[in-house]
Amino acid sequence: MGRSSKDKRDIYYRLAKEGGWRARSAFKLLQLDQRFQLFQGVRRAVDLCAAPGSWSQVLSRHLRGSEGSPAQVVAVDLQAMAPLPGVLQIQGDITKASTAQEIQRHFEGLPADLVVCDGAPDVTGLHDLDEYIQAQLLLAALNITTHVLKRGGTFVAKIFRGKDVTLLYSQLRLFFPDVTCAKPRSSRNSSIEAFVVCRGYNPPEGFVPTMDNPLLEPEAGLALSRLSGPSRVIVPFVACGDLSAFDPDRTYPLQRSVQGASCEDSVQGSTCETSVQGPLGEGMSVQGPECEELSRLSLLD
Ligand SMILES: C[S@@+](CC[C@H](N)C(=O)[O-])C[C@H]1O[C@@H](n2cnc3c(N)ncnc32)[C@H](O)[C@@H]1O
Repeated sequence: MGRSSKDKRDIYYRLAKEGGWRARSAFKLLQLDQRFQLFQGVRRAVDLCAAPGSWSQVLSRHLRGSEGSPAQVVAVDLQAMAPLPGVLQIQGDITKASTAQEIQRHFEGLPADLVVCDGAPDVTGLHDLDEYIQAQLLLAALNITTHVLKRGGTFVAKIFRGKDVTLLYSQLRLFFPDVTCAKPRSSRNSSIEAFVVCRGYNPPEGFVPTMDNPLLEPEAGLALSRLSGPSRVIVPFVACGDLSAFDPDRTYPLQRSVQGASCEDSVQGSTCETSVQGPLGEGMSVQGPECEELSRLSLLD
């Protein structure tokens, strides 16, 4: 698809050309790193939904392994992309168990320190549908992340701040005590896109990573019966917010996170501020040099 004249006027489009970046999105990751120091101490990183590869370029240029040796970077996308030095490419689907296994093989069984995902579906222009599909892609990214990320690791993903965004925050908070939503300066104001920075990976006790999505399988009951313990509650909730398997007499972490949470979204002009009240945390909006931090959700229980 050709570039519109609007793209050509865009400063980040021009800077990307000058800097040899494959896409202007490189600046989003660079600015998120400036704000959150994402790259500190990272030796193994995964770039989900990586094509054409500007985030992988950023990772391969900026990460340093131990004693100056290059860090290991794995890039995954449905589409093939031109090779990049120091980046292993997997042409595959992030929803497939085989993709998680391939990443693990490349890291020789060691977990990643950082997983990033700039995934986006082909937008239809129907806002509700686009938001829904984007949310499903984010949850697929979270799901594969539970297979490859180390405890304490960081997950960064694109999010559309639609009307159901607070459900996504609750789903993410099951796995990360620290979830912050930020909009880098290079992300267009006219877009509802932002990024969640999720730190301190800490899955619920007893959670077993699985690629099963019982709610999307035709024989859903059968698939659900394969799961046990906390996974029987958490997987359906993460898959699509379903609480039907939720037993109010049990006290899984899910129960603590979801009950009593009251969230408000207000869209003002082209920017959105999310404020979260109640047990999930307090709303906060900070203007940083490179990133506007929209909300921070910290674990209070
Ligand atoms: C906005 S582009 C990513 C841009 C990239 N971060 C960069 O800086 O060059 C979104 C990508 O998500 C990929 N994608 C969407 N669904 C996917 C899936 N299920 N598995 C793997 N990749 C997927 C698309 O193929 C597309 O290349």
